[in-house]
Amino acid sequence: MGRKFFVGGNWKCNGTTEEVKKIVNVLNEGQVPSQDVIEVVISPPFVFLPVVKDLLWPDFHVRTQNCWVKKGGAFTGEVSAEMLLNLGIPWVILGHSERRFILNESNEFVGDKVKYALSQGLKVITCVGETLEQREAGSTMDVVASQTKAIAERVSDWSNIVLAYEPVWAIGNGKVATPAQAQEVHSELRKWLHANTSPEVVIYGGSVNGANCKELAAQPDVDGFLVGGASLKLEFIDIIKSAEVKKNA
Ligand SMILES: O=C[C@H](O)COP(=O)(O)O
Repeated sequence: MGRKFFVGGNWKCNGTTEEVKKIVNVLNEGQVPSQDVIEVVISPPFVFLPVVKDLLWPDFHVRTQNCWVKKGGAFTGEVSAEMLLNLGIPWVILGHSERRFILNESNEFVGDKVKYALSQGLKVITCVGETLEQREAGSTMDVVASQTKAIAERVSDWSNIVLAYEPVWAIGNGKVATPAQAQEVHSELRKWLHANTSPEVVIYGGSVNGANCKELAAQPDVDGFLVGGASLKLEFIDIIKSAEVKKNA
C-alpha cells in the first residue's frame, strides 16, 4: 500500500437518509486531490452503505465501522466480513476505542477480528490509543504497543492494514493532541512496526478539524487522519486537502 496520504471519515452512529445525501453531495462537489496523492475512505453506518455506495463518486472508497470476528451465522445483530465483500465494501474499521472501552472488546478479540477480516480479503483500519489516565501515568507507549502487539501476534502481512493512533482523551471533545504529541507516538509506533512487522501507514485521529489538520499533516510520521465529527461537515474537504502539505514537503 505504501505511505500514500490517507483520510478516513468515520460517521459513527449518526445521520438520516437525507443528511447522508447532503454529506455525499458535499464530498462529490469538493475538489479533492487525485488518488495519486491521497486515499479517502468514508465509513457510514451499515444501514446507509447502499445509498452512499450508489451516490458517492468512485474517487472515494466506502467502508464499514465494524464486522464480526468470524464467519457469519447465529450471531444476532452482527455483520460478517463475507457480507461486506458481497456488497462490494473492501474496508472495515476494527478496534475503535469506542468498541474497546464501551463494548469491552479486548486486545485479543480485536486481534482475532483483524486476522479474520484480512483472511477474507478486507482491508483494515485498526485503532490504538491510550486513555488520559494512562497518558498521565506515563504508559502511553506500553498501551499502544500492547494493543498493536495483539494484532502483530496474529498477522504477519501488514500491507492491508492502516494503523490509526487515536488517543482516547482527544476523541470527540475538541482536545486535539498537539502536533508534537502526535509525532512522538507515531514515530515510536513506526519504530515498533519496523522492528516487529512491516512498516506501513500510521494515521492520527482525535478532534481533527479544518483548522488543525495542516499542522498535524506536516509531521513526518503522520500519514493522514481518521476523522469523526468533522467528517460530517464541510471542513472535511479541507482535511482531505491537507494532503497537499505532504505533496509539497
Ligand atoms: O474515528 C474517529 C475518531 O474517533 C475521532 O473522532 P473525532 O474526530 O470526532 O474526535
